[in-house]
Amino acid sequence: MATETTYDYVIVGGGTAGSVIANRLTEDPGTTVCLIEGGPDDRDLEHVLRLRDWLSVLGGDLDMRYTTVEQPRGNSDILHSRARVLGGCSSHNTLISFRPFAEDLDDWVAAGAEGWDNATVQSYADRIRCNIVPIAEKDRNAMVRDWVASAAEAADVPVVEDFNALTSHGGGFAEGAGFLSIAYDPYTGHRSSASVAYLHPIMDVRENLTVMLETWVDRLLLDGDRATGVRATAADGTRLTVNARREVVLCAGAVDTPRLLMLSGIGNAEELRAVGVEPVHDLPGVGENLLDHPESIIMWETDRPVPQNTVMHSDAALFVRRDDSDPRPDLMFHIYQIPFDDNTKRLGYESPPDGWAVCMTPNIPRSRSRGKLSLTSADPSVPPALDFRYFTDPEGYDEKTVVDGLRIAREVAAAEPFRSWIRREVAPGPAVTTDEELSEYGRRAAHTVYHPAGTCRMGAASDDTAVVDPRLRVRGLRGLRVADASVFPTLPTPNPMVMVLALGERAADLIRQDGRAVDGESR
Ligand SMILES: Cc1cc2nc3c(=O)[nH]c(=O)nc-3n(C[C@H](O)[C@H](O)[C@H](O)COP(=O)(O)OP(=O)(O)OC[C@H]3O[C@@H](n4cnc5c(N)ncnc54)[C@H](O)[C@@H]3O)c2cc1C
Repeated sequence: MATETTYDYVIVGGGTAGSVIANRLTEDPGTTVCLIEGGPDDRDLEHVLRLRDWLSVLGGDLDMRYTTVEQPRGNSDILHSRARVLGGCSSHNTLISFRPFAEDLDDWVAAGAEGWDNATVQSYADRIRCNIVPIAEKDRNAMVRDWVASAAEAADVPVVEDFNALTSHGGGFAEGAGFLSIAYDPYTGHRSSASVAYLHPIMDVRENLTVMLETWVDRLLLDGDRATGVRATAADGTRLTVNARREVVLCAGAVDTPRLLMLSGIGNAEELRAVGVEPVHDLPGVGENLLDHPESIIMWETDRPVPQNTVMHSDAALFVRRDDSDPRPDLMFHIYQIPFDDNTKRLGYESPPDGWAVCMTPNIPRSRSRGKLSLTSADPSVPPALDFRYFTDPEGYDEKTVVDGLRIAREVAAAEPFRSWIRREVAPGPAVTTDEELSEYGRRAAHTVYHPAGTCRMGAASDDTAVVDPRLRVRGLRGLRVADASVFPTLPTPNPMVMVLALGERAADLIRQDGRAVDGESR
């Protein structure tokens, strides 16, 4: 059975950015939108809505569970979780919410993303509907309070009460330790994900919004250089054609958006032909510039039980700046109040029992290694190949950052009052001390902060290596836009979700403006 329907806009992916755009476009009752999401509704999935349970969603049936190709200088066994559920990754992530730094946006403008300057983007971040608040007092446990004090003392940085207050309109911060701001409801512990904030209030209310759930898009439809709709498969196997009168907006995320473009013949023509896809539009940038925030881990066994009041087991962060010539931090650490041990276990390290472990995960805010995503088959069910090329930057900057991070983490653990919580270092263990040893361990135990981005890079309209122009339109085609983390030219220094939400807010405005311009012309 096949069915065909038509809407003004078709949005592929009801994730973080897609939820925002679907809400904003349907504010106009005269505009019809079809939001197509590969995963199920999140409204009655308590384990999804309860932020504290986030780890139970990873690796399960709501996770795309992407893997990587072999990483000769890193860890080849990282599981790259990507959610397949309404709200996308904002429905299984930790909802840590940082506004981007002014200099991160300066970098975007310098890369050709005209109009994505700090003042503009912060004004869109002001519109975000998710309930972003500093972690509530009741959720701040005694061990993490002590960790914040020791981190500030050992790294010689200030204790910060509200990181976002420092970045909201410029200024930013170079260093600091403190509890995080989270998009959640402190009274219920529930997520304030993109779907909770943007879709739940309007689903079944706005008649101009159609949400197709458990429906997977595997091809874009093109008529010459114009995108006219998509082909999809519903949960019961029905083949669907969904037409767009105005635009198709791709919000399938940094892995699935370039995958869908390439399966539809949009990408590097030579590489597409080599895997049996007939190219329709040569766009060599698709899948290039695969970015991430890599991290490593150090783990301790505690001397007393870890207090169990928490938002999501990783409630605070430390930012350090080693290079004074840049106003931004260049090393970030999350604390984990659980044995975050997937990668250490694989290397043979024992894990303390739950409730008796604490970890620090130093990450690289502006990693210099660049990867690539590509197809290995024309079959849409075959996952793409992800090659992050971790720790391959020629200067060795990424490797050095991890080594510095492991050393600083040990200094934090040696400073009171946190020190009195620790019985012993479990991984890598006190015998691992030289730069070479720390680098070898740090890279083999490396993980992702789960921030892949950049695979449909935004750049100037004249930049042949860019995939979208600064209005997020796919270069050389009409009626097709990308609005998700794949358009990032570079990763923001801290966790990127707020940037994705702000991008969704601005994308909706760009789509509306361009729609009005077309209406004006045809009048
Ligand atoms: C475990 C984890 C923890 C994280 N923690 C944080 C954090 O604390 N703070 C932070 O700032 N960032 C965090 N991130 C990163 C952040 O969540 C992502 O960068 C952001 O949510 C990406 O948004 P997006 O709109 O690009 O894609 P997504 O939110 O992934 O949305 C893509 C959506 O498209 C759907 N889709 C994909 N392909 C198709 C298709 N072909 N047909 C139909 N539907 C499709 C998917 O099911 C998904 O719902 C985390 C990520 C993960 C995975």
